[in-house]
Amino acid sequence: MSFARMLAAATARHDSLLCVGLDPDPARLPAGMKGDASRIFDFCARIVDATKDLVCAFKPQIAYFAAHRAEDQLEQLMAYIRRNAPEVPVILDAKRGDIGSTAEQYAREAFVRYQADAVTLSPFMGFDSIEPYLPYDGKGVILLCRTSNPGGSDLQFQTLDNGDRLFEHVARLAAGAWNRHGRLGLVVGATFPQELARVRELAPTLPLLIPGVGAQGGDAAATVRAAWRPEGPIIVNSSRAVLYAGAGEDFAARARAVALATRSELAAARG
Ligand SMILES: O=c1ccn([C@@H]2O[C@H](COP(=O)(O)O)[C@@H](O)[C@H]2O)c(=O)[nH]1
Repeated sequence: MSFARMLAAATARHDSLLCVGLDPDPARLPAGMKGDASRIFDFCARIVDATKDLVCAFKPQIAYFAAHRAEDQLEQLMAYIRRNAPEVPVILDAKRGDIGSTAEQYAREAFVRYQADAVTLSPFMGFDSIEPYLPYDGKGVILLCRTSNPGGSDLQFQTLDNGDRLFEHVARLAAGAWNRHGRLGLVVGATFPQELARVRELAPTLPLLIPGVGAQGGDAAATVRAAWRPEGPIIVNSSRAVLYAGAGEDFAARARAVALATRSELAAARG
């Protein structure tokens, strides 16, 4: 099934706009696992089990695996999610961006090695750096547009000759000329609700992946009001606030409680 269909189905079935981000930092693992990078899979599998009926997507961030030589555990985790939560799409947060020949290898990494349903990319190198991902039928390709970090403004807020900010230009391209295969989405931070609303205006039907609620302080309700439309899906990510809600043996139950509360907050704002 395509990423778009999986997302719509999981959103409806779990009545959820929440994506749980899988950012396993060995130093922050709970008692009994803390500091042990060989337990990354075990930790993430417990989080998946505790939240899989509450989410519209999972989003593993590849750096947390690669930095600890744990790519094999990421492969194991992807297979685990496919087996135990087959209805939930997985977005590999990789933020890749490179010339075409290298992008071909990154695309293979995301869609063949890890079998992700969607991947995040930086659009900075232009359309030929995006193109190699598009032949993978049904896969989602989500471009950084207005990122959640303060420094995102350094470039994304620059004004172009036509009066558009750079992030607006990216949104227009993703909603138009670049979206030949109909599989593009955009990353827009919950920390910038005004820009979120602007991106939704420019890209009314594109899926928006929205990080920044939870640990980064973005307002969940304002996010939904700015970006959710019946025809415009949103995927609101929270990673650390869910993963590290508890540091003891009950960490999975605590993660579930935060995921439940966040899902409810998002649902209430959608109405
Ligand atoms: O603009 C962006 C793009 C990606 N991210 C990623 O999302 C999560 C956020 O984690 P929290 O713990 O919920 O803050 C993380 O994987 C980032 O790499 C982002 O934050 N902002």
